[in-house]
Amino acid sequence: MTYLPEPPFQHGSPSRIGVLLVNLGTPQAPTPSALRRYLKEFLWDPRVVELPRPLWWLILNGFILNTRPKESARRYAQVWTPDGSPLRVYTERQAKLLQGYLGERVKPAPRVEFAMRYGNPSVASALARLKELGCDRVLVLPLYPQYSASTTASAFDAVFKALQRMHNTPALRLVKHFHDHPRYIAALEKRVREHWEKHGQGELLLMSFHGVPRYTLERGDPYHCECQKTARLLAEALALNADQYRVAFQSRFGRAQWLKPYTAEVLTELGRRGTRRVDVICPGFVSDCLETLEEIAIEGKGLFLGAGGKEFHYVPALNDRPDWIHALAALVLEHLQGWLDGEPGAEALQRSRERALALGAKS
Ligand SMILES: C=CC1=C(C)c2cc3[nH]c(cc4nc(cc5[nH]c(cc1n2)c(C)c5CCC(=O)O)C(CCC(=O)O)=C4C)c(C)c3C=C
Ligand SMILES: [Fe+2]
Ligand SMILES: [Fe+2]
Repeated sequence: MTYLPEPPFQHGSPSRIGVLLVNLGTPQAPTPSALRRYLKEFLWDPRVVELPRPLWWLILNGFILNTRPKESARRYAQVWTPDGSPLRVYTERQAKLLQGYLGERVKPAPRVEFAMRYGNPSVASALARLKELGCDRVLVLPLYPQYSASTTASAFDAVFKALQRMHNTPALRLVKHFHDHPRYIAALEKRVREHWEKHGQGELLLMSFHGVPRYTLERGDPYHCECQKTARLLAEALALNADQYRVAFQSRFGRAQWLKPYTAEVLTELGRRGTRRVDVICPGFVSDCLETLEEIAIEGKGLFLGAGGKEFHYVPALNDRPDWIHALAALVLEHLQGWLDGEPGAEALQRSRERALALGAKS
């Protein structure tokens, strides 16, 4: 094992808090070669595909990496922005805005960095940067509201792996999930209400979450339950009754059975059954990305209209909306309890706690 370069330890160095936002990662460009690199790293992670390595190596290198990069590049090209991949653009913006918000309220200001589990900036490089900046305490916040081994635990794995290569590791705190956090639910509620104020309300709100293989549920992954809870809380906040919303799972990958019902099938069925208008929100994605902008807003729309539906609305993700940034800040402050008590910033923490309680009592 080789250690990462790190500055020599000095007594009395200032002590700071670092916040590391981690998202999934995205290719460098919407091209087959960039996609091959990205998919190779992503799909080789044993947290993502749990098949025995020799068998999976043959399938991945023999088939998937020969066909999928080209097809995925075509899909990414449809949503690429002048600033790059939407997932990266929004994640970077969230980190900047959170830095600004916390910087005004907590002294000394925590340092916020973002990292990508696959691709760049890597988790190791972001942790090295926080260390350089004097952070000896780091809060890791994966940007997945619902915990799953394939996403959240994999982000933690990358953090632990980077720490294995440090002499002087920071103290760590991990945010496991925030699927039922009142501020996150309230930000989603406001997102939907604003859409309805502008465009009217559809007959049905479809809440579409990224799927995972069904076997992960049987092996103890709480992801499915956390998606259901988010959906129930959002429906309650919006005062929707059981036939005004539905939950479905998108982005199936491979041949195994995934969580059901599948979003594509639900949209087709709704169109066929005569639902005139459907609104779709993807509460599990805090940033718009390939899976929302292409799979839902383009492909999903095509399926619904093709099956006879008349009007399709995609409700955009929370992205850089102020109430979402405030929710993120509240989440961070709550997890800094004890690290902040007695320091300037503790008051902000107290206020945030009170607001969260007030919101919680309402829903
Ligand atoms: C929101 C949570 C996510 C879970 C859970 C998740 C599980 C999961 N994903 C795959 C396979 C792929 N996912 C891909 C893209 C992708 N996935 C998420 C989030 C979750 N994935 C996001 C945010 C994105 C978009 C990234 C972007 O750049 O915009 C892809 C790549 C695209 C493609 O080729 O289709 C794959 C592949 C598995 C196997 C899995 C659970 C085991
Ligand atoms: Fe995925
Ligand atoms: Fe469940």
